[in-house]
Amino acid sequence: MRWGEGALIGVFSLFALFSIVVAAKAYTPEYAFHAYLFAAASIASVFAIGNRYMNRPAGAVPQFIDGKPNYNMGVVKFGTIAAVIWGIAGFLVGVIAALQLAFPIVNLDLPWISFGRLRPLHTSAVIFAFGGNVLLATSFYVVQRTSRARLAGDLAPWFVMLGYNFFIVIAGTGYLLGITQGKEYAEPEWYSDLFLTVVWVTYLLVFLVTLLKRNEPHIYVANWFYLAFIITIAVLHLGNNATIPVSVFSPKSYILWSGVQDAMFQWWYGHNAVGFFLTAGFLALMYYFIPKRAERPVYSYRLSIVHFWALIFIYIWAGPHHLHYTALPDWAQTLGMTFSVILWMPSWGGMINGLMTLSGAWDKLRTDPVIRMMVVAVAFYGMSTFEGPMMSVKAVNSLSHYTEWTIGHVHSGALGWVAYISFGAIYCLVPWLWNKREMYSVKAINWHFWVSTLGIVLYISSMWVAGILQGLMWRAYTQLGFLEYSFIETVEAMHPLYVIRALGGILFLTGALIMAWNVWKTITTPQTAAERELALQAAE
Ligand code: HEM
Ligand code: HEM
Ligand SMILES: [Cu+2]
Repeated sequence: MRWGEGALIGVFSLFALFSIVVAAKAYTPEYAFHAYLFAAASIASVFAIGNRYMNRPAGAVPQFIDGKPNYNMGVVKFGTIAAVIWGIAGFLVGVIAALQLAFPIVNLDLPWISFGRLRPLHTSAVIFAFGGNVLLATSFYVVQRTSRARLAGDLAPWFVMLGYNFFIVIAGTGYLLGITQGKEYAEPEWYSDLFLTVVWVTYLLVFLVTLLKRNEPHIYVANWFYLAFIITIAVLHLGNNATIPVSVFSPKSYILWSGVQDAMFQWWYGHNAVGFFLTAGFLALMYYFIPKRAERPVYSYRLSIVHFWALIFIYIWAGPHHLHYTALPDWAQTLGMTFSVILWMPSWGGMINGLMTLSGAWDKLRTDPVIRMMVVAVAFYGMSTFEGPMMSVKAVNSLSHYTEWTIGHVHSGALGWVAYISFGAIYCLVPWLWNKREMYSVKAINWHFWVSTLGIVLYISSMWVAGILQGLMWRAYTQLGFLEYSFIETVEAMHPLYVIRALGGILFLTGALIMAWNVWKTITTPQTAAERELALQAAE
């Protein structure tokens, strides 16, 4: 037995025992439920490791087979499928939340599925479960291919992949049961946070050691973006979750920071979660999958390096734009605004580099729906990184803040950029991983593209109209200086726009279901649809 296997069996056995004790003495039944989940997962891990030990060949895993790196693609496959499944779950919860805003009756008067609990379930499912699995899977793929080396570690990559998904389950069930620390995008309580820290540090180690083992002189730029994402998320996570638990037997904890410092920590975290999770990580996808698919080199390697350093340096300071006109000192707000406006430039540096990579291959936009999806993603990236700096200007923010405009901005980045570049990467990866020539149906990719594009357009345009309408209604005064509209009138005005948004969400979800079907068919059928048609014609 390898020492790692032995050590992990030991650690998991002790942890299972500890979790059972915690479950028995837990202050609340919800927390006990989570402790039992931890115990069950630990016991399952012990059996899984033992079982694997019995069945695997005795020697060390070969690093090369016939001179070719023996890539570890099992974890990548797992992450890719998990991303598709979580994506659909997250979009579905988004659709339900959208319907709840349009038709409050959809809350069904049940606390577990009320809007307040479903909303964080949605944001975490799409960002951390869907986006996170895309990032894990693609980073493990890209770092191996561009380093021409097998992923470091034997059980470690699996611990990262399964541990991360277990964290998602704990976080999600926690929201439904009412366990939250009430920090946006950092809702999970202290014990989930601690567990995630262990998983994340292992992730960093696996990634770094793989880079160290590389058989290429150069570290390809996509890996820089992945590394910036992994390291910064670790720092943000620790800073914003510096809490003291009430007791090991309680899910509740208190944060070290108080008052406006806590708010500042929260939005330093929140903004850079956008910057490093939803941006840097997905720029890594852009830098690998667009050149690969288009069969063109990156437009400018120099630009990629310049905008990388500019981006990570400037992003970190822009957080205060989430706290305009609050108790945060004015100078900090102005600083946040200034850095946000500067941020426009490195953002567009990335966009230009992504788009111009297609120079000489523009015809592919017409012929390859996967390229089209990724190019539209980059265009949306450009659009939301123009909109963001504009909204960060205090005068603009005084209108946009608290309104649906923010929701429109979020989803032009989230649906247009994050989800589209992810779909593109999934469409590239699935045939590569399962040794197929192409996705099962290219026609279905086209359908996915058009149905979901229509969905995005409905979503964001309705929210822009809703946001500006809402902002203007709130600030309208009569000649006598009274407010022109009561609050409920502004809510009523939102109704048709909420319905349109829900419709857009349903279309977007439909597109994702088409993708899931296509992925399933690609994996399970030996021939693509086009090949089958050809074969049938020949037979006739
Ligand atoms: C079918 C697709 C989707 C639908 C219908 C949907 C719907 C919603 C709804 C109804 C809200 C609450 C808005 C409010 O509180 O007024 C929301 C918030 C949010 N969604 Fe989505 N969503 C979808 C996809 C996504 C995706 C793919 C992402 C990220 C990758 C995402 C990220 C977010 C974030 C970050 C928020 C919080 C925004 C804020 O607080 O400003 N959503 N979504
Ligand atoms: C140069 C880049 C960007 C800048 C300067 C920027 C700026 C802003 C500003 C000023 C707000 C509104 C804050 C408020 O009034 O509460 C905001 C909200 C938000 N932005 Fe951006 N943005 C940028 C890019 C993006 C991208 C690419 C995404 C998504 C992939 C994104 C996701 C979000 C989210 C999720 C929120 C809502 C946060 C919340 O209140 O829950 N942003 N952004
Ligand atoms: Cu921000």
